[in-house]
Amino acid sequence: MALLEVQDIVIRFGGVTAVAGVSFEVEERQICGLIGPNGAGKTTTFNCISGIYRPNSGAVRFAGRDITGEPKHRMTGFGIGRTFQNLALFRSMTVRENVLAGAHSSGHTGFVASAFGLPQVRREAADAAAHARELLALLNLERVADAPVAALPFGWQKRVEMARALISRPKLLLLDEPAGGLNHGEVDELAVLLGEIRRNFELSILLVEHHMSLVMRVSDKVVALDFGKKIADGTPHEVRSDPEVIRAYLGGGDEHADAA
Ligand SMILES: Nc1ncnc2c1ncn2[C@@H]1O[C@H](COP(=O)(O)OP(=O)(O)OP(=O)(O)O)[C@@H](O)[C@H]1O
Repeated sequence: MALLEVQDIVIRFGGVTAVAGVSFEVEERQICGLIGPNGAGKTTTFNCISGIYRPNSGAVRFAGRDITGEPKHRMTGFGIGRTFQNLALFRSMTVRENVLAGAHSSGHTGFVASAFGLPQVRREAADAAAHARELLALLNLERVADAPVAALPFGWQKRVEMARALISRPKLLLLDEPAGGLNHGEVDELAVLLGEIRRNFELSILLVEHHMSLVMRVSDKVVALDFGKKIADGTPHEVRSDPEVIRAYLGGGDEHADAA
């Protein structure tokens, strides 16, 4: 059984069908890239998996459980973490505080236990602090752990967001354009980092990404969309040489046509 099963989802906005019956699967410990020209339906599909949109029809199953239309605040509890294209950090808080904020949304103790500072709450806080230290080391953020996020370069802020998503120990990490706004060297570092994250945390990653060489380098499989439909699903090599994918990129005059 696949970890994530997207089954025939349809998403309409008024008269626009943004996603017109897309199905694909992500296996455990697999890195899956979701690509397609502008307007292909990638972000809409991604937002449907992460609980921002409810599909008009079709289903999303995660670890065997139907999570179709579940609200976004429940996703962390199911084991799904995500990052945002335009970052969603608390800018005046420190790096460490931002990362720990991700742990609070996954805590299992209730309001009363928290209010009275019961032992289980203290244990969870200590666990979270230790895990935060581990993540800050992995993501090379130890040196800036106590600096406010706003003071950091954009590429570093993106790593903070990744650490925040990872602290809840997700089984699936959804990354929305992780390479967006990064320079060449940072994209190279990101490729290495994604491999390390998968190895260290034994999780799956689904990434929406325009940076074609990154997708092709890190993904085990690639799903390509065009006009809301899936046009290819296979290894990076298969998808890169798929005639429909080449046509979609060249036909659309997309800036990344050369990379397809
Ligand atoms: N909230 C919305 N209301 C109306 N139409 C929308 C909305 N969101 C997306 N669309 C439309 O749905 C289609 C798919 O958009 P989507 O953003 O999912 O594509 P994308 O592949 O992520 O594109 P890009 O790479 O440019 O971000 C487009 O035609 C878009 O204009």
